[in-house]
Amino acid sequence: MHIVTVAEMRELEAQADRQYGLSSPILMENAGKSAADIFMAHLLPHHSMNGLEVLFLIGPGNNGGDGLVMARHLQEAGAFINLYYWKEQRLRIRDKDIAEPEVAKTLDEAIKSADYIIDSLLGTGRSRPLSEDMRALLKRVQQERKSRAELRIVAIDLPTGLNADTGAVDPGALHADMTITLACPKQGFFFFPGRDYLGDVYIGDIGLPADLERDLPTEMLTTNLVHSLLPERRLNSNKGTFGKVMIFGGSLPYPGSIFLAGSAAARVGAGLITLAVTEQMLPIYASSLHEATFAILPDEQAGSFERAKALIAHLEGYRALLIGPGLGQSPTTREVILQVLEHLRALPEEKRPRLVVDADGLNNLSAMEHWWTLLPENTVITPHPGEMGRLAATKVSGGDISRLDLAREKAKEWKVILALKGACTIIAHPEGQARINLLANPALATAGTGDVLAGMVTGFLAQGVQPFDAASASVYLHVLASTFVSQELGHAGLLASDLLPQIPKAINRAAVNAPSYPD
Ligand SMILES: NC(=O)C1=CN([C@@H]2O[C@H](COP(=O)(O)OP(=O)(O)OC[C@H]3O[C@@H](n4cnc5c(N)ncnc54)[C@H](O)[C@@H]3O)[C@@H](O)[C@H]2O)[C@@H](O)CC1
Ligand SMILES: Nc1ncnc2c1ncn2[C@@H]1O[C@H](COP(=O)(O)OP(=O)(O)O)[C@@H](O)[C@H]1O
Ligand SMILES: [K+]
Repeated sequence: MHIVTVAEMRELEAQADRQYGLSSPILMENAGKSAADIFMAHLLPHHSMNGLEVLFLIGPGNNGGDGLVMARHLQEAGAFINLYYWKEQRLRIRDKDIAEPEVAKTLDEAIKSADYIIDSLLGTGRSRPLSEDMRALLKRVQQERKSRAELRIVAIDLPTGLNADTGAVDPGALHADMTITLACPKQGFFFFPGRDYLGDVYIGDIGLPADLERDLPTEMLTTNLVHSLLPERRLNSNKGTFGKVMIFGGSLPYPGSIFLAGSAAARVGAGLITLAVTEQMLPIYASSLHEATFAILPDEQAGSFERAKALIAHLEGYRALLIGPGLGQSPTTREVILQVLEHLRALPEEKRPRLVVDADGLNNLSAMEHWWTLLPENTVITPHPGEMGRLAATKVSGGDISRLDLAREKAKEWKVILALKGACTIIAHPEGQARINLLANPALATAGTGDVLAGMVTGFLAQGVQPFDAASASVYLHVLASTFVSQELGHAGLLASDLLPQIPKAINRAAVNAPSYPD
């Protein structure tokens, strides 16, 4: 499922007309019909179409046109339809025009009695700030929604007032409970504050041929996409089939990270997990992570050469290496990383374990001159905004649109697969493609969840998944696993280790090729 900017959407529509004769009125019919179908399929359980009261706010452009088509279908299915034409200030209540002096009062009554209010005021054609009277109308709707919990607001294509390219919002923008977007999700959905205005997102099929979308550079992560990326699990497999993972990390102040990363690598199905830790750390892990094996490294005092040599000696036969969780940032550790990277770069491609660098691995790198030239090809890095800021020597936003350009630019410049983490994580490929996760869950904003993600990526790499795909699948499944935890615990109080048993369930959900979420 591709993500579009407004210009890309216009170009798709123009091509659909030129190449397939799908003119704007045809697309609008399809849009309104599919919005009606999605709406009916997702009515609240206690609502039936018969007698359902739906107020449509109709705008002056094609978004309003979509609303009118949808209204016709809902009326045919038994709903009572009220239409407010914003520009003309004309109100029709159940097929009767309301006389001009009565409009304001009757509109207010229609807002009060509506079960659903459909926002088809403005879509991708919004070109200026909302006028004061439109803001006043939307404010009245919002106020009604606050006072009457059973009222639902459904946005067609996008909530009016949201910038479809950037996710910026007009002060009058409406918070929807549900957004039925047409053809493709819009780029602005993935950035804040816009993301918060969407409610549940559904994608209406308007009949655009799939090949028109093929060259678009940005995709949304969906269950279907992730399904196509998962490694095969053949019946006659053994643990060698699914690859060995080595993790270099763990230090006295941060013992837990490597445990979380190692467990997560195993939970995505890697065949064997080895933790490269010092003898001093061994008792901590040996008693808590029974499934792992250990590569025992000499203590810090042994010096970087001896430590690097020991790690390198263990690497043979490993398909994936994660550097970073809880590693610390001592000068000898930095030296060890340098030597290991040098070793990896010198290996032929087929013998080289795929590399993931996270957390202190990234912090150590960012202290080195032109660090990106030290990485072997196809390295995955997974910075949070703070780490990204140190790597790029710039301030990095937690959620606004500037993240997308930055991720794209830096993946290209650094020649890495870059997962820029946060709500709506972006995965950028050095050749310009990007994938973005619409799923967000504040329960994940807690220490250790990043270690779990890095372990998942490494576990998929060990199974032969390509780096861009391994990062994409992990990002999606990580949030999906968190939603399973949140079904029980809500959106606070998750421990990173709670994610671990949910990871196979998330994979299982994707493996049976469930409909895309959002579908
Ligand atoms: N063109 C097509 O082929 C299709 C268009 N679709 C729908 O059409 C929408 C885009 O249609 P339009 O380009 O007509 O755009 P809109 O319907 O978003 O609005 C454009 C109209 O609103 C006015 N306007 C812009 N900013 C305003 C503001 N702040 N306050 C008040 N009026 C304002 C413009 O002058 C113009 O008349 C999409 O969001 C989607 O809903 C879909 O029906 C699918 C097919
Ligand atoms: N609101 C959110 N929605 C979705 N994912 C989130 C949210 N907040 C944090 N995350 C995810 O949680 C993880 C946190 O990682 P990180 O900041 O590296 O933590 P740590 O280093 O403590 O493990 C990342 O994968 C990030 O994308
Ligand atoms: K709208």
